[in-house]
Amino acid sequence: MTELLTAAQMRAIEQAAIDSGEVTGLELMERAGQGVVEAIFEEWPELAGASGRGASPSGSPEYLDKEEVPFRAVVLCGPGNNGGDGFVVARLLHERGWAVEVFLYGEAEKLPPDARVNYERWTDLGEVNDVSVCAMNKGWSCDLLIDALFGTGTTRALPDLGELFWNMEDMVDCFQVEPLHEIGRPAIVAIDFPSGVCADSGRDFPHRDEHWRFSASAHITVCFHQPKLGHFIGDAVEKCGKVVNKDIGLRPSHEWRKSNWRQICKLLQAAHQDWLRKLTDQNKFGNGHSVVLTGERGHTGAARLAARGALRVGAGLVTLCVPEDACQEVASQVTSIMMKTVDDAADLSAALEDKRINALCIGPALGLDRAKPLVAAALDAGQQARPTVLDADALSAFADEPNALFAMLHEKCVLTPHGGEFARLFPDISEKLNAVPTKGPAYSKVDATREAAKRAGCVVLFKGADTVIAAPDGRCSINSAHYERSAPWLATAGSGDVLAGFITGLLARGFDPMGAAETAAWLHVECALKFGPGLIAEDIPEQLPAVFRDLGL
Ligand SMILES: NC(=O)C1=CN([C@@H]2O[C@H](COP(=O)(O)OP(=O)(O)OC[C@H]3O[C@@H](n4cnc5c(N)ncnc54)[C@H](O)[C@@H]3O)[C@@H](O)[C@H]2O)[C@@H](O)CC1
Ligand SMILES: Nc1ncnc2c1ncn2[C@@H]1O[C@H](COP(=O)(O)OP(=O)(O)O)[C@@H](O)[C@H]1O
Ligand SMILES: [K+]
Repeated sequence: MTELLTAAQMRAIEQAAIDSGEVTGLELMERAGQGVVEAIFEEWPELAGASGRGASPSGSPEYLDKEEVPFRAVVLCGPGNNGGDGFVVARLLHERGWAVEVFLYGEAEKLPPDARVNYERWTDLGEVNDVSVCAMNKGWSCDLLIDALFGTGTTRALPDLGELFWNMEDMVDCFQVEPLHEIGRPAIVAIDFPSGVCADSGRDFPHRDEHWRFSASAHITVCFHQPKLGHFIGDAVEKCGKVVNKDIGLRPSHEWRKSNWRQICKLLQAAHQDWLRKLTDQNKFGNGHSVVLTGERGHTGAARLAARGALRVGAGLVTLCVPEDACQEVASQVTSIMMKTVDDAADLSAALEDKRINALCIGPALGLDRAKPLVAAALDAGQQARPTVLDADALSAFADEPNALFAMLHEKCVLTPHGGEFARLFPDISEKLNAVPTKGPAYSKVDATREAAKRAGCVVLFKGADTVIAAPDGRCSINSAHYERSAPWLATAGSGDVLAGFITGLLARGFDPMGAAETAAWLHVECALKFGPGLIAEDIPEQLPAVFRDLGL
């Protein structure tokens, strides 16, 4: 797992390193610039030579009469340290024989000290013009365009750069042809963030000139030390292209981490494999007994998907609790999954007398009318606090009185809302999240999920391509289905039901609520990646054996 930092945490780490005398700000800036240049040549090895089109890469005779044409870069520098990184990149490319043009947004006299030093170093080598004289065409006909305008310091809208951002987006969208520079369009590289994006929320700051874009776009975004939250949530994921992290020699301070651990958000990059390995070899009950409630006749598919997910993820037994009138429908569809007739809350309470049932899933296509009493029975304080996943109708049924639901929830519950369900249960939080941000740090999906978990008193998994999972104590993870884990085909009917089933099955196996939600969300995307486009919900659980095999389980 990688820790995702906020801008303030990054600044604190940097400041701690500088204060300890380990490193100077200027050294960090130099390493950042070197990291960017390294990342560029790793991404486009064809740019690594000193010369560009018409050049002789190997000095071979057929090229000897051709004129050497240096590669051309345009570097756009901003008024802060992000601009400072840009001046370093300009100098390093110049040293490699590149023709480099530098444009500044802001005034040189106001640059912060380290950026100012690198500005001066650059002016020994070349000119700096105002960004307003950077004619758009000039920018677009070079080999490389460096966006060093704004990084983690973006706190408000950048209206006068809207046209530039518009063109950058066009350039990124319009061509993905390799090698980029041969078709007279630049490769676009953002330093730390595409300019205009809030590092903490991944959101940009819309301006009233709505026809302009609000932030830059890039083919690759090079960040430093550790990625930031904004690289994985919000609008930024569309803008970053690909995120490359470069080490700049900062060590995470142990003390700093200890005092801030609740505020650190993690990027899920693997399942909790040690726990997944712990299938007991005793008997099926050793791996837990999950129960999933179905809806009425004609509405049982969602629960069957969840049950299949729970079984495949390793619960020893899975029982579907089915209303009498739907028994035939369900019986004709399931084999290894068991059935029990449960018509109402009293039946459910009786069924739950069986203490071997150690995880429950309630909500998928349950029916809004039936949901409230059944949820109350499932969460009945007279029962043992049983790990329970509440999804879909179990959440929506409480739209008119979310507090009544929160009063019944306990710490072994997991709520799995999508955006609509989240808004029904947490309307004020959703409103904050959907409000147009005007200043940074903007309220983020991480803030919203943490606040919701605290209010609900249990784990909340807020679905989406950027699924955020938070516990009431502030622990938080992001399961990103972006960049190399992009799986848009996972947005298919019933896929959320399978996820609820995965969580339930893992809870039955003894995972704690946070671990179950994290592992299930990660496996869910892995299954989708394994299957690829064309996936339907039924396919998801069937990919688990292959995913487990790949994990060496
Ligand atoms: N923190 C660190 O550890 C390191 C930071 N580095 C670089 O420094 C960057 C952060 O530098 P800064 O904190 O100076 O921030 P930025 O360079 O991102 O920009 C901040 C400046 O822009 C101004 N600003 C913000 N929004 C504006 C707007 N809408 N219109 C006009 N001006 C606006 C701010 O007032 C401030 O002067 C990072 O993104 C990274 O590129 C690197 O040099 C390496 C180390
Ligand atoms: N663009 C996307 N990329 C990857 N996963 C996605 C994307 N959009 C939605 N998902 C995932 O698909 C699932 C959809 O769940 P949900 O909205 O509850 O649908 P349903 O009720 O049909 O099951 C969630 O796990 C969500 O995280
Ligand atoms: K930038």
